[in-house]
Amino acid sequence: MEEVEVEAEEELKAILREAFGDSSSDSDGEPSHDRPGRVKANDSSHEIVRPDTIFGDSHIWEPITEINGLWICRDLLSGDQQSSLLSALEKDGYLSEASHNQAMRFGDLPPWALELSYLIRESVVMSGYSSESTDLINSDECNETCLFPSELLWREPLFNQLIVNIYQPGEGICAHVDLMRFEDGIAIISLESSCVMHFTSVEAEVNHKIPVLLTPGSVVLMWGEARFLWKHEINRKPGFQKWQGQELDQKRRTSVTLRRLRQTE
Ligand SMILES: O=C(O)CCC(=O)C(=O)O
Ligand SMILES: [Fe+2]
Repeated sequence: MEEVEVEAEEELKAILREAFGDSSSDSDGEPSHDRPGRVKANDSSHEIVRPDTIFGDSHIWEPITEINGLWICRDLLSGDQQSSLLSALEKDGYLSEASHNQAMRFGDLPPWALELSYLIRESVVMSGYSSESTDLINSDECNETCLFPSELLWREPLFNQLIVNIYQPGEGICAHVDLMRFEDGIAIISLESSCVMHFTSVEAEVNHKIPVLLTPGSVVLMWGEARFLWKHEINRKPGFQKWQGQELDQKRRTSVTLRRLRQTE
């Protein structure tokens, strides 16, 4: 990692430690090897381990183990934060009847989108899963340990394009890989109705789909293989939105996708 990036990361960690408490040590002051927000297995049950923070807002990040570079945090936004985000979208006209069901914005992001970007960066840093080595992006083994490579996490701006998609019940999005005009490292924030997003390898001969449940308030991070070598789709036609054998109840779903446009030479 570049020296400036290390400094920026250390500075952000120090600020967060001051505000939220030290998440890397337990009550007797000994360093703990448990990362904040991870699910810890003990003899009898699974226990959610969260750091002792005054606001209690560290998040649980899970790798989708079948797909390198695909992670989800299902508790990024609280109920109140989801409502505030929807109000901001409403205020900016994204949700109005007259507007199309997809709206894009390039360049300077509105304040709420900047806040979302900072929240994602902060959450990745606090997860303890951020990579400290630029080599990891090329490594086969990095998905288990690397939530988002530091060269993506610390680029400025983290994102400079947003798209808001509004899906009525039954509506979805066809299988696709995001356009190459966008750089690596994409975030998708889900609001309102839950849905199942399916991932299919672009290389596989058999059409094996990996389902991922996107709940309201969740964020998905896609980078590397997940971004370039897997297609993602949401099929909300009857019969396709099954999770654990149950068809999901569909309401309107809104998503915010944050990406970074490649620079043209
Ligand atoms: O709505 C979503 O969750 C996904 C949107 C998406 O894949 C896209 O806009 O490229
Ligand atoms: Fe996409």
